[in-house]
Amino acid sequence: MVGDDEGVMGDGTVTAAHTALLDRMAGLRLLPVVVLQDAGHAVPLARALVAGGLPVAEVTFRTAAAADSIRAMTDAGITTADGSGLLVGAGTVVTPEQVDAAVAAGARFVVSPGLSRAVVERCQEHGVLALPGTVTATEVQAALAMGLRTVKFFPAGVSGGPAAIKALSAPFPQMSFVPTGGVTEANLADYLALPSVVAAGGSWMVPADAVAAGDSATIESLTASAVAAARGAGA
Ligand SMILES: O=C(O)C(=O)C[C@H](O)[C@H](O)COP(=O)(O)O
Repeated sequence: MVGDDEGVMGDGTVTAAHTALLDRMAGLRLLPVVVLQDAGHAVPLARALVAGGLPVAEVTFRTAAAADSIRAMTDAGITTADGSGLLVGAGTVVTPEQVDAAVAAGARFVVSPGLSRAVVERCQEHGVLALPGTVTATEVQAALAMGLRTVKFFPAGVSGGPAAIKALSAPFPQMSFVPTGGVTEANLADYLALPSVVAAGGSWMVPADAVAAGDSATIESLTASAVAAARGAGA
């Protein structure tokens, strides 16, 4: 679970909505990073994730289809066994204008590869959760100063992996991390074992060829396997 001070805004306001959202991410343990070339694939993909036991998606703004894909997923009214619905966010958000587009499309959180004050401030203006990428102590410290208490750790694998997160957690015990980039089913447990890790992000359960082919069976199967691995990793 995340700490009581999650969701602290730049002005010090705690948002209950962000706390609840981060708690949900912490419960799911995994954040699938999706690249959609065609918004027509968005809803079948979301249904495959849900069927595999993972009702969450980070739709990356690497493609022009991102906003339409987020809107399609949000509007589809996809239900989950526990009634909590599908959690849809935006990824690869690098400009304030993309924040606007993501929020307008219904994104509930905004992930960036790096730390940009302009992006974080636009997220805070919208009241949407920002998860910017950080990898150094300087970047983590800057994120703290922006009022953030959870960041992405990207690119995790080539930036020291779990050992680096553990080292950063010593001086920054108030910060939580979502490691992404190079996470696989084989190393997932090493990340999830760290108390400062909320969830691990990755694309391995949503391979581009399966998404492009509309191969929902493969996505559902890879997702179910990832969920089982995350469950086996414990808290
Ligand atoms: O561009 C962004 O903002 C991203 O979100 C980057 C992705 O998180 C990673 O590229 C996923 O890494 P893999 O799981 O190794 O494929």
